[in-house]
Amino acid sequence: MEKYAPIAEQLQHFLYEEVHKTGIKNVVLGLSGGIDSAVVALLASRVFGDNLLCVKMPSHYSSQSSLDDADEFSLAFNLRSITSSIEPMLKAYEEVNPDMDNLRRGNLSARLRMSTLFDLSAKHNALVLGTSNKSELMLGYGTLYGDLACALNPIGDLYKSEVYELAEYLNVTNSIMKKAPSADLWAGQSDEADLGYTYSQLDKVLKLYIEEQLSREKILEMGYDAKMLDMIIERNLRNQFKGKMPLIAKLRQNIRL
Ligand SMILES: Nc1ncnc2c1ncn2[C@@H]1O[C@H](COP(=O)(O)OP(=O)(O)OC[C@H]2O[C@@H]([n+]3cccc(C(=O)O)c3)[C@H](O)[C@@H]2O)[C@@H](O)[C@H]1O
Ligand SMILES: Nc1ncnc2c1ncn2[C@@H]1O[C@H](COP(=O)(O)OP(=O)(O)OP(=O)(O)O)[C@@H](O)[C@H]1O
Ligand SMILES: [Mg+2]
Repeated sequence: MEKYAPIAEQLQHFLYEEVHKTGIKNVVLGLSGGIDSAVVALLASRVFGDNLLCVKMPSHYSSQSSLDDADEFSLAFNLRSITSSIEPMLKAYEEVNPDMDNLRRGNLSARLRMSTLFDLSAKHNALVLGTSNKSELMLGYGTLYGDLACALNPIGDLYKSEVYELAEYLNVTNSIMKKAPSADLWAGQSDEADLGYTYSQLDKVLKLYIEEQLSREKILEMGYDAKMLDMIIERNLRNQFKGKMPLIAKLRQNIRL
């Protein structure tokens, strides 16, 4: 895991430089009890110390183990943390929209957490740190204007399996290292069940397709599963919009106003 020492160093430098440029001194992030936010929290605490605020935002759908793991983690690393529940807001919306399915409820939860974080960023004169990894970003596995929204994301160029390795280097607590990745948006949700494959399977193919830019045919020749590859390609194409700014109608190229 020693190869992660310069990577951690580089990501900390990125955080320091980019936050410093804005003149802002504080950062906030959502701490879920999962590995992505744990890694970002440790990188940020090395740079910002107590100017990092970790925010636990439970809902009535959060698993108790996630909340316990987040508590254990923030205690172990002495992180400044607060709890700001999204439960009352989510329940109020559910009351007037009793027909919501898991997907809508999950996306709303992610957006309520985003609203909470940006509100706290205004309160504390802080920037919001993002926690999406490259596997999620390439597959569009995240909520637009929800967990994808941030000022800076130090781990967006690391695949999930690399986040695990960085987490090991950073000594992330065992309970977080060992548990299955989950968006925790509904009871029993798991990333790998949603996506149909493990991150270890997905990352191998994602790296060939995204980093090596190999064609579908070439990757199939190498013996990878066609169903998984097509799912990756389809998700990657269908979710491109999540990485772009909203389209604005351009008028002034052709018309003088
Ligand atoms: N081509 C296009 N150009 C611009 N906008 C487009 C679009 N197609 C749909 N849209 C819009 O995007 C919306 C769909 O995107 P979005 O609202 O993001 O939602 P969607 O992609 O449907 O779902 C988000 C997925 O990410 C997962 N997730 C969410 C949050 C956290 C985590 C986690 O791992 O922690 C995972 C969640 O379980 C779900 O599978 C549509 O309702 C529509 O408004
Ligand atoms: N209960 C929560 N409290 C605070 N933040 C949360 C909560 N649930 C989700 N988030 C935020 O949403 C982000 C996206 O969740 P995601 O599940 O992808 O990451 P993770 O929980 O850190 O890691 P893992 O994917 O391994 O579960 C989290 O990193 C965190 O910033
Ligand atoms: Mg999670």
